[in-house]
Amino acid sequence: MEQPIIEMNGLTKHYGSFKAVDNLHLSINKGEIFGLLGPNGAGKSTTILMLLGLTIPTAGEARICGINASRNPIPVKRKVGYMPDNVGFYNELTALENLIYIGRLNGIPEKEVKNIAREMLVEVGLETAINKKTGTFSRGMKQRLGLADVLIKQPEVIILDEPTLGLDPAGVKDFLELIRQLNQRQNLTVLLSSHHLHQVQQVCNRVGIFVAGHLLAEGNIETLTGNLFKTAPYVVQVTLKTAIMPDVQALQLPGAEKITINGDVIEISGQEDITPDIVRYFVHKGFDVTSVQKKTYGLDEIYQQYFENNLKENAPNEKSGRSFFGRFKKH
Ligand SMILES: Nc1ncnc2c1ncn2[C@@H]1O[C@H](COP(=O)(O)OP(=O)(O)OP(=O)(O)O)[C@@H](O)[C@H]1O
Repeated sequence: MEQPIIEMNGLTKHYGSFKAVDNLHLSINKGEIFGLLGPNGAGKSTTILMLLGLTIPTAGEARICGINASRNPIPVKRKVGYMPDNVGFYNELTALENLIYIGRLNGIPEKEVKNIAREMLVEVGLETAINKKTGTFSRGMKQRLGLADVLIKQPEVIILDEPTLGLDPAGVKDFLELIRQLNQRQNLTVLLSSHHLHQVQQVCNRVGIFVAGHLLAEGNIETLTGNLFKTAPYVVQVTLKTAIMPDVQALQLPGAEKITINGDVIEISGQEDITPDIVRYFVHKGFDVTSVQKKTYGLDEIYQQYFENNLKENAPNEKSGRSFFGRFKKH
């Protein structure tokens, strides 16, 4: 049975009259990787601070492992490992020395701390850099060490704020793979905030789309697609090699709800996957089919669609919306 480990009930934070987070209801299950997705200023960090008990909600509550975060912040901090977007280390100390220091701060007994720190460094793939000074570390290595920092206290939940910021593509791939492995090996619950749609899509089981303090939607990619593109979730594009394209009105494609022609490509949408029927139909009619492609929606399209819907309904958010897509759409 699914067991919620993070619960937000009507979570709200106002700064004066400004609503940074507005009436957030969200539940994350044990073992999930959940992506909190939204543009700058959406309220992701404020939400994380409330989850950690570091800022008091104006209304509502956040619970982690059943513990109210603002009333009992210290027990919550024992359960949660938090990695901010910019992790700092003592540059003159080695990775091992840095981690031993963090281990001591977390109350790990002196006789165990060195071994545990070593184990953690191996766990995050830094075994060859154990005795290197962190001042020489690349951004990717620092992120791994940051992860070891939060894992050393054996948390049940880890919260990562923009963990891939500043990593090159190979570094992003490796880091996300590490998160996936940790999640699988330890059944660790992961909440990660990001504005990189493509990256979130690669690693998260479920995402929450967050804009201007509101959670617009949450679910896995299939659910979000289903909600958004209700009218015609299956789209097939067929390319024909022909001098004369068929007349749309005359096409009698079984199950097709919408047909559009663009150059030599015919796009057909339906409630179910009718690809074999479509191909059979064109071949039977004597056309040369040169390609058939199923269109699948990614987080990019989903986000854009939710965002555009939100802009239509809520004109004051328009400014932040445009700037987000201006910057991140192509990533
Ligand atoms: N202490 C504060 N006082 C007043 N306003 C604040 C405070 N902290 C955050 N805000 C505002 O609340 C809104 C949400 O900020 P928040 O940092 O949570 O967003 P975010 O989604 O994490 O974005 P980013 O990725 O830029 O950090 C922003 O408009 C921000 O300016």
